[in-house]
Amino acid sequence: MKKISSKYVVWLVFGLAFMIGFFHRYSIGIIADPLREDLLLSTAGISLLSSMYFYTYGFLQIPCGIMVDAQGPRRVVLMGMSAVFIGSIFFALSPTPFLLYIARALIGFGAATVFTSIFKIQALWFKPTEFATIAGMTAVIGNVGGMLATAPFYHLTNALGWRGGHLILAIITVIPILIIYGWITDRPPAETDTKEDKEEHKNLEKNIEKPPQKQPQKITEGLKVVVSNPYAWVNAVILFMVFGSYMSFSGLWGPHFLRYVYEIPLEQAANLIMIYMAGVLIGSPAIGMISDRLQKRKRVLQAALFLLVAGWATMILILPVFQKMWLLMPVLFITGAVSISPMLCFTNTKELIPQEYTGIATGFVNMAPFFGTSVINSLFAWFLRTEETAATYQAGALLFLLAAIIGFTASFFMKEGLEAKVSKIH
Ligand SMILES: NCCCC[C@H](N)C(=O)NCC(=O)O
Repeated sequence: MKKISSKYVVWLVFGLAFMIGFFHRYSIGIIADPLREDLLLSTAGISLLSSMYFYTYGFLQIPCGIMVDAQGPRRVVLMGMSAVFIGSIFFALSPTPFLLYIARALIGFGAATVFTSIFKIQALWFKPTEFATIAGMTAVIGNVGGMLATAPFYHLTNALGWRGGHLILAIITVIPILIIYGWITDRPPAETDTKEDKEEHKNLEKNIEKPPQKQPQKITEGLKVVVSNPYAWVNAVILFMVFGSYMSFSGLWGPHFLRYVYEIPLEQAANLIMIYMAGVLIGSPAIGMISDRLQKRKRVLQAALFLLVAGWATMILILPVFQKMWLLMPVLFITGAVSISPMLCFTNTKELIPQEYTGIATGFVNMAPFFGTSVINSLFAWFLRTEETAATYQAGALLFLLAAIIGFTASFFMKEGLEAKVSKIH
C-alpha cells in the first residue's frame, strides 16, 4: 500500500489522535449530572473519575516516551488509540462505577501515548526551523479538542446520552487508527512522487524510513542522557510553573477569581475565561512562528514570560483597584497568549537532546505541568481554607504571579539549541 509522504497530512492524522485524547480530558464535567443519576456517583466519585485520566496521563509520560523511542511513534499511537477505543466502549457500556473508573484509566493510558508520539513525528518529518511553529499548532489542535468537549459535547449527550456520546467517540477513534495503520510510516518513506518531498527528504536524510532501535541499553542510556541534562530540568521548571498556573487558572480557579475580585456574575467570568483561551489559541502558533523566524527559543520565551509577569501583576494587583472591565479584556487576552509560550520548552528540550531520545525527553518535561497543576491547585485552595472573598482569591492568585516570576528567572538558565541543529543541516 502506498504510504503518505506529506508531512502535513501525517501530522494532521496524529493531531486528530491528540485532539481525541484532549477531548476526553475535559469531557467529564458535561456529563457529571447524568453520571450522578445513572450510576449514583457522589461529587467525590465524579472528581476521582475525572482525575483517573490525569494521574495515568501524567505518570505514563516517561514510559510512553521510552516506548516511542524504542518502537517508533506509529506503533505506540496505534496501541494507545486502541486503548482509547476499548476504554470508550467500556465507558459507554459500563453498568457499575468501578468499570467506569477502569474505562477512564484505560482512556487516560491511551491518550498519554499521543503527545510524545506527535513530538517524535515532528522531529522526524519537519525541519528544525519549522518545529516551534508546528509544536504551537499541536497545542491549538489539542485545545480545539478541549473546546469540543464543552458545548458541542453537551448537545451530543443531550441527544444521545452519555453512553451514546461515548460510542460516537469510539467510532471517531477508529479513523486515526485506520489511517495510521494503513498509510503512515514513522519516517518519511524513501520512495516519493513529488519533487518538493524529494528535496525536503534529502535535507532530512537521516530520517528516511529504517527500523527503530530496540536495544534495552538504549533506554537506560536515554534516561541518563535526559535526566542528567540540566537544561531539560530548566525547561521542566518553567513548564511546572507556567503551564501549572495556566491549567490551574483556566481549568479551576480563574472564573471564581474574576467573579470575586472583579465583582461580576459567574457567567460573565466564565465568558472572560474564553478571552484568555482565545489568547492561548492565537498565541501558540504565533509565538512558535516568531521563534522559528528569529531562530531563537530562549530570547522569545524570555520576552513572552516578561509579558506574562506584567499580565498577572496587572490582573491581580493593579486592575482590581480601578475595576475597568474594558482593560481587563486585553490583559486577559495577552496573558493567555503568553501563558502558552512554554510550548517552546518542548522544542528547546528536543533540540538539546539527540533525536533518538526525543520521546523520553518530551515525556520527561511533559510530566512537569501535571505536577505543577496539582501543586498550584492545592496551594490556591489553602488560601481559601477559611473563607472565599476577593482578598483570599487575590492572595491565591499571587501564586500565578510568583510562578511566572520563577519561570521568567529560570529562562535565564536556558541554553539555546537551535543554531547547532540548523548548521548541521545546511
Ligand atoms: N489546557 C491544557 C494545557 C495543555 C498544555 C499544552 N498545550 C499541551 O498540549 N501539553 C501537552 C499535553 O500532553 O497536554
